Amino acid sequence: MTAVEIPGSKSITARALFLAAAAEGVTTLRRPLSSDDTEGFAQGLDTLGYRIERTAAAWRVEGRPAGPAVPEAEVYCRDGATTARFLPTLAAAGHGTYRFDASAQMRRRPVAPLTRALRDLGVDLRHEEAEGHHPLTVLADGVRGGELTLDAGQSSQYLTALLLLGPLTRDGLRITVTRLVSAPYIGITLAMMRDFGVEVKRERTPAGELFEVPPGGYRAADYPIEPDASTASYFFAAAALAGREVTVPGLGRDALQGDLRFVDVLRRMGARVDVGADRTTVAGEGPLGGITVNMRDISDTMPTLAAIAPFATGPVRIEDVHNTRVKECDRLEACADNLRAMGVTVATGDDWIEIRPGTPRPAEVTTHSDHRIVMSFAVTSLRTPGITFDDPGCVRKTFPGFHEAFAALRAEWGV
Ligand SMILES: O=C(O)C1=C[C@@H](OP(=O)(O)O)[C@@H](O)[C@H](O)C1
Ligand SMILES: C=C(OP(=O)(O)O)C(=O)O
Repeated sequence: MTAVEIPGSKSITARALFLAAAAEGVTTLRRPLSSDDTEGFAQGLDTLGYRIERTAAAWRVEGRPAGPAVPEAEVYCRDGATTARFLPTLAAAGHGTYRFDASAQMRRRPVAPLTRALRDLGVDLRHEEAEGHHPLTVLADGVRGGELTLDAGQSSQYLTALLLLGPLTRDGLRITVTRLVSAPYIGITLAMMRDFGVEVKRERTPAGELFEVPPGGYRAADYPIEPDASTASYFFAAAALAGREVTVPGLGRDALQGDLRFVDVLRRMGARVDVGADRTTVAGEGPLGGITVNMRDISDTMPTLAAIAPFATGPVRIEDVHNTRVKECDRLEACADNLRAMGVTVATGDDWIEIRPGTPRPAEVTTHSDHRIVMSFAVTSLRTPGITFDDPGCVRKTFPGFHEAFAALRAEWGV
């Protein structure tokens, strides 16, 4: 049995930073993720005048319920969509002029449903180049709150940003959501808001799902951060593929992250899975079977499954993952193109991919600077030695130490 220590969750660290910055009092985040995305988020808060003390074990954040401490700032959100979508929303509740820019890929990723919603709430928000994209400037003067209708069919992050904003508005928010993708991320948001003192009411209505967020602000917390379940997927997949066993401590039955459900996919394909109170174990027990699976809720793990799919005894078909086309790259095509370069037969449609059984041959993976493409095809390389990457370092987005951790696993297994 191999125990793997997985770094903290990106999604939980980003939300915790928002909540801590907005709360009354001082928050301590324990075992936060230190990576390009979360450091970019923390640095964005620094630029907005929030005080954060960082050590390896904990980040201490002084909350500012009134909003950013500086009247003007320019924030570079790097490649992180949580930073690029959550921080302008936090800034809108303050008073000042705040400009947000991001990497070339993040500039291409859409934010229109969120920025439209903020404008509907009366926020003066200006897109500098393309409408609905970064760079953008918020001329913030507080948010009164009220009623909104939101389409979160392309990204749940729009809804998370607005939910997080709700308690910072004068009257609270009533958000009716007509479509939602990546739904478990909303569960993370609501659970964490509760931990910082805010209860959101959620109910089905004929018009969609209604979220009622009360005004009144957040309370600081002492907040432990779970290991990242999406990152854990590479190690679980490795065990399933290599016929070994991996245990990840800190991710168990009460985990907040939907991506832990990736182990259910491996179980359906024939791996042995044990989700305990505070740990999860996956063991490979012979060849994996083919599967048809809807990954709408857990699409960050789509590349993980695609990368082990050729080794299954039957076709692997992944459905309802259209939003993977607007991530760090078009992940459906990136997975398909790289598998084809390895000689595997793949078909894609608007929102699906189907991979036939085959024997991948080594190739250089075109990563599109997407951390998940690298970490996924590293798993393939367990059975296909010689796979290389055009940009292996892009794992820094969520797991700077990935290659060392994966090499240690290989050394222990002798593969
Ligand atoms: O809220 C979050 O922390 C995230 C939500 C998901 O995005 P979408 O809702 O855009 O699918 C996920 O892919 C991303 O890595 C993190
Ligand atoms: C899509 C991802 O990140 P984000 O949307 O937060 O940039 C990811 O980490 O796979």
